[in-house]
Amino acid sequence: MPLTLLPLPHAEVLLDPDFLPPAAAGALLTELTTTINWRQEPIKLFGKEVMQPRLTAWYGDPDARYSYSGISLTPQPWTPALQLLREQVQQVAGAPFNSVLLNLYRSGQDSMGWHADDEPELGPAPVIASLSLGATRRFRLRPRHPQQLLHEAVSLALPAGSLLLMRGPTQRHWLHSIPKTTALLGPRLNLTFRLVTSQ
Ligand SMILES: O=C(O)CCC(=O)C(=O)O
Ligand SMILES: [Fe+2]
Repeated sequence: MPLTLLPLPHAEVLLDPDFLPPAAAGALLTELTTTINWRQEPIKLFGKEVMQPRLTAWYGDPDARYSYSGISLTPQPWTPALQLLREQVQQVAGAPFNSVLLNLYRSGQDSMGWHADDEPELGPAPVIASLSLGATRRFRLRPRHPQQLLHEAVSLALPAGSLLLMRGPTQRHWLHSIPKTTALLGPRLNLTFRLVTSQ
């Protein structure tokens, strides 16, 4: 299926629910779960250091350094599987990427809080391509300035093999999150391809 534009004001969010066929998505989940160098990183939350509620990894070109929630990350070199995915995703997104942030949500108890991908090194209108594998989780979006944008939070299911694109003014006007769920789910693996420019 092609990418479909979601009807959100002041945003450009597009979704292809089956970018990868199920067999390819399944094989990739196994390969990445076992070969990626996963870490659990601390983050600063209201001045306190706590562990992130998920595992992460950062891969990319050597100069694609990135600071994320108060931690500075040096990318690990592309693996062949990540390099191939980067090329496929670039074609569909029509934009270049020099790095990928991987998130492993080990169960429904792992999550990501409300945030925008608005770090200065991503520029004012970043293109972010997000590929999901494994368990389907809900991806929520809510306006950053609700008083200026009369719109409720929206929630999308991101199934295995889906590709979500966020671009244009999306990060400026919207926040996104992956909430916890009590559903007994297996792991979900998400890759967000980004273009980081040096400061
Ligand atoms: O897991 C997801 O779908 C979202 C990941 C995300 O928002 C991020 O890595 O910044
Ligand atoms: Fe994000």
